[in-house]
Amino acid sequence: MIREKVAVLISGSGTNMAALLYASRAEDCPFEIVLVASNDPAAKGLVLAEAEGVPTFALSHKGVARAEHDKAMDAAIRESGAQWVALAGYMRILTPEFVAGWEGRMVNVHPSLLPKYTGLHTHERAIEAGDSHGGVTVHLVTAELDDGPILGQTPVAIIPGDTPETLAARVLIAEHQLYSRCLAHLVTGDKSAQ
Ligand SMILES: Nc1nc2c(c(=O)[nH]1)N[C@@H](CN(C=O)c1ccc(C(=O)N[C@@H](CCC(=O)O)C(=O)O)cc1)CN2
Ligand SMILES: NCC(=O)N[C@@H]1O[C@H](COP(=O)([O-])[O-])[C@@H](O)[C@H]1O
Repeated sequence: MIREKVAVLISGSGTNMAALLYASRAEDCPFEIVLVASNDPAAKGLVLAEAEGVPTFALSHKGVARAEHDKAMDAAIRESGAQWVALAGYMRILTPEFVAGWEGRMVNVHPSLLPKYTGLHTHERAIEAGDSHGGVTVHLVTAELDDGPILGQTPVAIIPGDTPETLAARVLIAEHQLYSRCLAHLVTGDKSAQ
């Protein structure tokens, strides 16, 4: 099987990256991870990627203009041969120019049921609002933050006594399951249900 090449962008622990990587090890998986890149050279996910034999790239965004940092990240991604980009806890808002170069080929996993709670601190806001559920959304990335076409969602019940941390831990389980399914459907052009 010819597999689609995916670059995964992270900023931290990279558990979503790990979930995509291990999903890609299945023989029927239509994608492979060809690069793990980060805006934080200290991101723990880079250590795992290297241990798993996946090429990595890291460039701190600190003291670098956003557009220049994006250009460097884009160059590394294209150098890797990646055909798709998966943001996996990548904590930088991308410039319109970067996004335009990957229109329809870049996805993100967001820890809320979009369009509710774009941006950060999603679990905190869902709990404070008294919502019955939080959840996860996988969507195409557009210039507008967390606003792209939705590829899949999983609701996660909020239980009495939940803190942002306890809810985040359950949502992360749903993220790990949903992301690889949505990415596989995307790269194969499969429009069926998630
Ligand atoms: N142009 C786009 N860029 C990004 C998108 C997107 O949809 N369009 N998704 C985000 C992912 N994300 C939420 O899912 C997100 C990441 C980061 C931020 C943010 O406010 N970042 C700040 C820095 C915050 C920090 O360092 O803690 C910033 O970039 O200045 C909001 C939402 C990825 N990019
Ligand atoms: N707005 C982006 C955002 O908040 N992303 C969230 O960061 C976490 C990264 O975890 P990971 O590094 O273990 O995959 C995940 O929960 C992901 O949804």
